[in-house]
Amino acid sequence: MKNNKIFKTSDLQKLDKYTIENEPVTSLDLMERAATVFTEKLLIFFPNSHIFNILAGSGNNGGDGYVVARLLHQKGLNVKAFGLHENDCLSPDCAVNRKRFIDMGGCYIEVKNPDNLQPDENSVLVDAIFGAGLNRPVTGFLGDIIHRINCLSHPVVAIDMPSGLMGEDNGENNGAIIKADYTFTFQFPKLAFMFPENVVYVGHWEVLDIRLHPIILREYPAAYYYLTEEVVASRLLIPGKFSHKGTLGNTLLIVGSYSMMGAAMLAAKGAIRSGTGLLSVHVPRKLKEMIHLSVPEALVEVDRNEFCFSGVDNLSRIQAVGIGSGIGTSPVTAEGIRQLLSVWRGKIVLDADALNLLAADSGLLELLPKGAVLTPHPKEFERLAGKSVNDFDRLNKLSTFASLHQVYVVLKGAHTIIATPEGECYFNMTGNPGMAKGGAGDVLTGIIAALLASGHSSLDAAIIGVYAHGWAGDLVAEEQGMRGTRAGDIADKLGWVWKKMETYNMAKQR
Ligand SMILES: NC(=O)C1=CN([C@@H]2O[C@H](COP(=O)(O)OP(=O)(O)OC[C@H]3O[C@@H](n4cnc5c(N)ncnc54)[C@H](OP(=O)(O)O)[C@@H]3O)[C@@H](O)[C@H]2O)[C@@H](O)CC1
Ligand SMILES: [K+]
Repeated sequence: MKNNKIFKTSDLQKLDKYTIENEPVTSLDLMERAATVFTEKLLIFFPNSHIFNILAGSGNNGGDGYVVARLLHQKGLNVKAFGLHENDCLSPDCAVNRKRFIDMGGCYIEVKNPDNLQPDENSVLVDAIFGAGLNRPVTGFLGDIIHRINCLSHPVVAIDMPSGLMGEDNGENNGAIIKADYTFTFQFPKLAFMFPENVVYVGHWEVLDIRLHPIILREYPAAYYYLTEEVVASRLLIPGKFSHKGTLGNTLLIVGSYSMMGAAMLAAKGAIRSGTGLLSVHVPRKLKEMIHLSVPEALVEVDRNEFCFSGVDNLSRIQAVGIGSGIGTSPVTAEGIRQLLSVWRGKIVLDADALNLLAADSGLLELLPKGAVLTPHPKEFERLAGKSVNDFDRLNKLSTFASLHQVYVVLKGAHTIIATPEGECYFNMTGNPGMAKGGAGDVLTGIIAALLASGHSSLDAAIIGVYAHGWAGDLVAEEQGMRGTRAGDIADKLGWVWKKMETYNMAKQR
């Protein structure tokens, strides 16, 4: 299976060393390999007609920069390398590659004063000042250089990382950071790329496979993962030939209240498209007809209360519960949740108002069954776990919360995060801003509930559900644009996503 770990940048040296010793390969050849895949990618984004200016630092990131300069020069392109060296203390591989570039007649300009950095007009700037070796904020001469680059209107492409950005925690990073338009990063995305506050530095990013040794990639531990189709699809259970509606699970959705019936319908639509054998939708009495009409495949179960959820009587044939979309936060509903959580020890996903009720009464939190799935957006998570000072802090809070309460927390966002009770975090890679609209989260709740009911573990249901939901949203945006994307369209596109995953899985099994 393709490796999908997000290692720490400080782990890189060990991965590097193992590869060098066991492939074996020299560090110079590994640098050549990395810079070659970078150059290929660069030329896809900026084909031959461009002028390239390379901004090279003194470490191995700078070394990569000199190799890129040489490769571009060998292709006959217009390239210039700016040496940004405070002293002449270069890493050995950087020094070798600077010499190789100069010896082959490459245009090299040593910059000792930030004002002397004059990139060519219309050039693409390649940022090779710092990469994974950054260990403190960038100030002084190189800080001034970075500020200067950020004021230019040239496109900037970063090698491995935008210079100045720490791989993980930037909470105390008050130094200068390159604002790249593109970052092509080696082997795995860096944790910092996942945080909204860093998008201004990272720009559009892609991972380049530089073939670090597969054994070390497999065996070296990581707490963070990113989701790829391969990893997600292989977790999806495929119904067997003799499956029937009794074996594919009965999902109970407890959703909607008098003023929020749309949420109930959207959750039901998400569930009915996600493989549950049976779907029961529990709604206030007044709203029965709406579900019958909008999701005719669902069984409708009515609450004693006409307007909101007040409790359930019979859970005997249910495999998973989804609760929260549009239920409101009235005291009657809070009591209904208390009653539910007092008796239900099975699979459950809680969203929206169910989370707000948990946040308002920590006693309810204690009643959660082990392995429950919670799907807050950042504001709901803040109500549950308190304010965070930055994205990295929020990630730590998320992990702590999941471990403390032994639950899976799906923190919704551009890279939705799934935190496990064991301290692992999975970052989603699908989805787009067009999905940031009311109702999209309700569809997700329905999907996860249906996956739970049809036999998936909490982790698999959360991972598959989040990925599929984002993928469906991407398909809608492709057809109708982000602006035109509606939550209901996401549910409608799910069938296509499941088909893709099923086909992938069946091909693997052959
Ligand atoms: N590993 C791999 O698989 C491969 C990695 N490759 C490439 O290597 C890159 C990592 O290279 P790297 O380790 O030499 O570090 P890099 O980022 O160039 O920094 C250089 C030095 O700067 C220093 N320094 C730190 N912060 C500073 C600051 N604020 N202001 C001033 N100085 C500061 C610090 O040294 P110090 O001063 O602490 O002694 C640090 O060592 C990686 O991103 C990728 O591009 C590929 O070539 C091949 C495969
Ligand atoms: K860089």
